[in-house]
Amino acid sequence: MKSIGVLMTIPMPSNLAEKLATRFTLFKLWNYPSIESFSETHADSVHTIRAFVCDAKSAADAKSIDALPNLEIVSTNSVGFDKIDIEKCRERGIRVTNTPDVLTDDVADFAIGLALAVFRKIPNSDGFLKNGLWKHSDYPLTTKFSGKEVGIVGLGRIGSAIAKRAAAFGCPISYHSRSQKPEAGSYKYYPNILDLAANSQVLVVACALNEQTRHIVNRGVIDALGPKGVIVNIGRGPIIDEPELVSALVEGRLGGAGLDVFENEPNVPEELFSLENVVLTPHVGSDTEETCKDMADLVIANLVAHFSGNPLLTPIL
Ligand SMILES: O=CC(=O)O
Repeated sequence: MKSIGVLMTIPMPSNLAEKLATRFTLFKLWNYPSIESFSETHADSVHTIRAFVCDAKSAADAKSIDALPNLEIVSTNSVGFDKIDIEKCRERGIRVTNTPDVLTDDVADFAIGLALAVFRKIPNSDGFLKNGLWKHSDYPLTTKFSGKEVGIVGLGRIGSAIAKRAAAFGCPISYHSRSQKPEAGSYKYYPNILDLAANSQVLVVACALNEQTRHIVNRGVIDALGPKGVIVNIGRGPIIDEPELVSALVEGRLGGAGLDVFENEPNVPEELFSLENVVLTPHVGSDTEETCKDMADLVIANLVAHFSGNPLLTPIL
């Protein structure tokens, strides 16, 4: 398959670039300031590029897709595909794949970890000990997580895995999604996210980002959750109206937050840095050695399937 060109946006974990380069002719977009300058430099070979590999942090936008006249497949090294111009791919008959399932456990584990970290103030008490403060006083009491009412926004693969874990902590589970899920058993369905928030003590954002979910967690939802409520976001930053989230946390209208994703990554509102009821992580929900290897293998398996004329393993389009 060495005659097939693959353009990759940025370096990715588990040596994905090196692995791709053993099978395909790899082009590295990160060595160029823009897709235009890449196309200019590779005017002679751009027509050989038939696959594009992006991820949760780098886009397959209309400009990049249009720069590649013989593009056949976009494969994202992520489960979310909000950075891919799906309409453009549909118009051009370009296939699209992502990496579902292999990361579900890690992201669900991480959501519970963030909830525990916020309620039990684990990072803050770690800092307390390491800064020598234990010698002078005991750490203040924190808040119990087990048994809290957990509301999940988006009961897909990851949302369901979070629900299963939270249920094991004795948490009653409710959810909001586009439609009620017959497989959700005893979980309570709220067709309206405001009602979900008003009846939850922890709101976990686990849905995909799209035009329907952008800023679905707005001021009304945050206020319905209230000063004792906690938001955990392992989905995408723009699902929450971030300035509203920040002011609610700063003003004490929201009890706390565990956030792995942000509206304008890697920029994070600095007002949050000094709040001990807020735990911030740099979009690492699926970043374990094991899962990143499985994701990289799935990206390659989809490309190999496509170029061998076999069915895609995890197609979106
Ligand atoms: O954010 C990570 C992913 O979409 O896989």
